[in-house]
Formats: sequence, structure tokens, C-alpha cells
Amino acid sequence: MCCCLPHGELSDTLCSSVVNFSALYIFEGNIFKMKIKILSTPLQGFTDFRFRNNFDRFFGGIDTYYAPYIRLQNDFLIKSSQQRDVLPENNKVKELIPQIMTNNAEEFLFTAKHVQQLGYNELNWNLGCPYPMVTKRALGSGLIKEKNRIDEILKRISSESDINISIKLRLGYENNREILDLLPILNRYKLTNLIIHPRIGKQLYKGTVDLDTFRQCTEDTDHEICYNGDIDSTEKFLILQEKFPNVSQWAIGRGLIANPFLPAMIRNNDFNKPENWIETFDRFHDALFREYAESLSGSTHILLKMKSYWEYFSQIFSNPHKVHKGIRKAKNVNTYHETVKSICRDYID
Ligand SMILES: Cc1cc2nc3c(=O)[nH]c(=O)nc-3n(C[C@H](O)[C@H](O)[C@H](O)COP(=O)(O)O)c2cc1C
Repeated sequence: MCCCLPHGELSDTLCSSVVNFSALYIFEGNIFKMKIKILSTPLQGFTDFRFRNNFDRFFGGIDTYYAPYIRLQNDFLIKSSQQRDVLPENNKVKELIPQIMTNNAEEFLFTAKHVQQLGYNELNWNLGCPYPMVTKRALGSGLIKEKNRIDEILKRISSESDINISIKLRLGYENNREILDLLPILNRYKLTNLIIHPRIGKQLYKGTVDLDTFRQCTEDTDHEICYNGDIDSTEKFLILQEKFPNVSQWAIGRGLIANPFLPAMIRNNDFNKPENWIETFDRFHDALFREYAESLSGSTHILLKMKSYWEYFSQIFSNPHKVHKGIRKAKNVNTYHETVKSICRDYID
């Protein structure tokens, strides 16, 4: 039984002994085995080095982590928090790739040099950010339609730097033709991969992912393609893997914070969290809290930071809405800890 069965036979696939560190596919009558990679896409404000290190320590299952984007300030300054985030001494994960958001070759080259001095050999280019503050400045997904500008930037950075370049992008900002017009240009350059989130910027996170256009992208590109979007369960992953048996890289963003066990579950073909999940989650949460408490000044900042995670953490519990509401109401660190304790006792079915 293999993963390239016609649609509808997914249940057979689920029951088969295929483990999902490998995908099977057929090419010219032969069955091939493909090793999959699971990547962690960045969430600015969430997946900083403290989160990544603790995630890796308690849950694992991720091959490569992407750091949230660096955006240069005036005079080519990198914010100290963004510098700290990629410092090798702060990062314990096996592979980390820094990211930049820019529409300027000079900025790219400057940042490439900076990260190369830190020991990195790849810089990921963010052409995916959907927020109007960004896109109206022709950044993130707002740049995708400017294919000649992207061409010029790639021409310069490819000739003036030896850093490996990868791109994370949406299908466009206004419409899904934008990426299809861009792909022939991208085919002219050496790129490590294209991580594609198949929505347009204007959608933000609404509506559904456009799998038809994603399929078209896999046909039109010469590059390795990584799928990214809405993977929040093993079932969802298997459905996508069945649709795209040639895709070997799978990136997860929000789903990792909402269910940190997900990459390991996908790898083991598990549909349920491990039995002792709440203990592991509790230890992870404590470690994360401790690190923020040591680094942030004042309980207001610590509370704000920890509460923000619960937009996602709440989803692993049995009544996410009530759990999130309870956390939002916590007025100080003590009541926060008490609320977390009662959540970990009462909402784990
Ligand atoms: C709050 C937030 C912050 C994000 N920050 C970044 C970022 O810094 N760089 C980036 O490439 N993508 C960023 N993303 C996009 C995610 O990495 C990911 O591509 C997107 O959420 C779709 O994948 P998912 O459905 O698995 O979450 C962000 C998304 C959210 C919700």
C-alpha cells in the first residue's frame, strides 16, 4: 500500500504500515521511498530562540527551524533582539536558518554577510508576510507581483554573495497568478528551496488554501518545493501527502504551537498525543516561563509574553475558548500559575 493511491483510499493508507518519515511514490512503474523533512516556519513574537530550544528539547521532530525575519532599521542596523535571536551561543537546535524581509539588494547582502560571520550558510527571503503595513511598502507578499524587481535583486545577490538563498512565499498579494508569473524568473537562479503557503496575502489567514495553484507551482518550478499551510493534525498531513507524493518538505507554523507533539506524531503515524502529554507540556511551559522570567523585566512583560502563547496553547485542551478566557483574566504571576495548574488538571480529556 502506498501514499500515491487515488483519492478516497486514504483510510487504507492510514491503516498501512507506512511510517511517515518516508513517503512512497511511483515513477515509471517503480516504487520509490522518499524521506520527508519537517520544518518549523517562524512566527514573529513566538518562535524566538527560547521557544525553539525548549521545543526541541521537549518535543523534537523538527529537522530545520527558520528564525523570524530580520528587518533592517535605518543605517543598516539590526535590532538587538533580532541579533540575539540568531546568535549561535543562544541556539541549541541542530539547524537554524535566519530570515530577512527586504526589497533591497544592499540590505540582503549586508544581512547575508552578518549571518555568514555568525556561521550560517543560508538566508531565507520572506516574500510571504500578508500584513498591509508591510505589503503596501512592497515587502513580503506585496513584492511578489514585482517580478522584475525580484529578478534584479536575485541577480545582484547571487553574483555578489556565496550565501545559499531560499524563499518563503505566498501565491501573490492580489491574486494567485502572481506566483505563476514569478516562477520562470526564479527558475533562473540557484535556490535551496521555495516554501509556499498557498494563500494570497489579501486573504491573511482566512478562507482555504489553494491546492490547485500549489499543484501548478510544483509543475512549473525547477526548485525543491516545501508545502506550508494549515497542517494541524496527522490526518491533515496524510491527506496532503497523498495529494502531493513528490513533495518531501513540509513546514508547520501555528500548528506547532497549538500542538507541539505534532511533528513526532506525524513521524510515527500517530493520531493521538502521547499518554503522558500533559506532564511533558507542563515541563515545557515551566521551562519557557523560567527563561522569560529571567530575561524580561517586570511581571507585566512576563505575563504579556506568556499569555500571548495561550492563543495557541489553549487549542490542545478540551475547551480552548474557556481555557484562553481563563488565562486572559489572570491578573498577576500567581493567579497565572494557578490558572495554568487548574487547566492542566481540568481540561485534558
Ligand atoms: C503571528 C504570526 C507571525 C508570523 N511571522 C512570520 C515570520 O516572521 N516569517 C515568516 O516567514 N512567516 C511568518 N508567519 C507565517 C508562518 O510562518 C506560516 O507561514 C503561516 O502561519 C502558515 O503556516 P501554518 O498554517 O502552518 O501556520 C507568521 C504567522 C503568524 C500567524
